[in-house]
Amino acid sequence: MHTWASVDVPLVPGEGPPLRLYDTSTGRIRPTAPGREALMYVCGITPYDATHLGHAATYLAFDLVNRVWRDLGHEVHYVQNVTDIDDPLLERAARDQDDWVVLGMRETALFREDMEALRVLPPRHYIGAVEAMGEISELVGKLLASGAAYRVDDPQFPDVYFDAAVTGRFGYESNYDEETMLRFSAERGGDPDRPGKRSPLDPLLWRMARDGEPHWESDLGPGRPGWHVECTAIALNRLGPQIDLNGGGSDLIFPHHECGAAHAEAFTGVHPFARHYTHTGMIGLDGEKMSKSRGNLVFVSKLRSQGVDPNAIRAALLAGHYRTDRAWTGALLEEADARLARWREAVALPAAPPADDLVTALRTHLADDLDTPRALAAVDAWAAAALERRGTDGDATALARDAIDALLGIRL
Ligand SMILES: Nc1ncnc2c1ncn2[C@@H]1O[C@H](COS(=O)(=O)NC(=O)[C@@H](N)CS)[C@@H](O)[C@H]1O
Ligand SMILES: [Zn+2]
Repeated sequence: MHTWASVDVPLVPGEGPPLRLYDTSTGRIRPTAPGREALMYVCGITPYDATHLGHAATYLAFDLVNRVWRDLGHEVHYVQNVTDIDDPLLERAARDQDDWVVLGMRETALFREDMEALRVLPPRHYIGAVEAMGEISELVGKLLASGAAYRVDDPQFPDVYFDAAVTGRFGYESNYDEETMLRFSAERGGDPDRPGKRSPLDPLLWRMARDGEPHWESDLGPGRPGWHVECTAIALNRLGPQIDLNGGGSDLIFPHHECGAAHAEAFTGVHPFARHYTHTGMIGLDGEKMSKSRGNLVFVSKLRSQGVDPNAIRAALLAGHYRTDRAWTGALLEEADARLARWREAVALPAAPPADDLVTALRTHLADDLDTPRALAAVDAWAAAALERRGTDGDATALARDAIDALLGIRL
């Protein structure tokens, strides 16, 4: 699947401190330590109801990681999937009498457009589950052959499940207790009550074909993949057995990233699969998480069609910390518009206070677990000083503009 168009990232002189990020598995903010090439897998959308502001907030957070790593001189090998076959997509297509393939393509195209408008740097590989079907079924076959997976005792539908006990570390990524895992498994696509499984938490790897359901031929028999294994196959085959960052929203902590890590580690024997598991807080509306099931969604494309500057959407979402569950309000957008107007006025001045301290502040705050509230406040302070005509540095505005673009992705 083709990825989306990139934007140029201005080079900013100097170098900041190493990026430190919260890691769910250790519960601590720790330095990231990528090699020359940082390896990042961020889960992509299930292509319907795209792109709501919750999606946008999550992809913006990992766009900042991408930008900070580049600013530190790393290449970033960024891979993202599209879950273009899965129960929720089939259910939505059925609800709307839509063809599930057409729905997926339409929504993925809209997502790419929105990501471009928000100036999110594109993944190098943007891979749909359907186009990766061969590699997914191959991975499932190997897990089955190794004994890490098994067929459930159901003569009609001998579906393939992963044995969550095989790595001996199941739960290390989320640190959830059994009761929480069972609840989230049931709420988020799992089937803990299915009879014949070795453990209720064992996740589905391959669902044998049911009448009327799309299915693909494979050595496992006709069927389609479970949700988690698609991400494992796509990540392992492009990034290798150990990556720097596996990212997504906090609703992916369990079962999705726990199971994905277990699948990878059972297959490769390399632990941990990801050196950082990083998760974003949920964007809400009217007191509820913005979600497809609730239908309380605000769409990037709708705001764009109303003439809203995508940079203002970006600034509004970055005004809150990425790990905080927070509400979207119209006021946020108004504040962001006013903020950008001040910043634009400041960078249009013939001279301003030196921007070197601003660059240092931006790098320091972003390296501190993406502290965007402090980063944006540092720009506010520089712009305020500039607007009080307290600056005489003729190069300051260009440097400020480039740093705000390169590090925050905001174009003034
Ligand atoms: N309200 C929200 N706030 C913040 N992030 C959200 C919100 N709703 C969904 N997300 C995040 O947006 C990303 C895409 O969500 S999704 O469309 O449901 N798709 C999936 O979760 C799977 N396709 C991942 S493989 C996920 O990281 C999810 O955690
Ligand atoms: Zn995923």
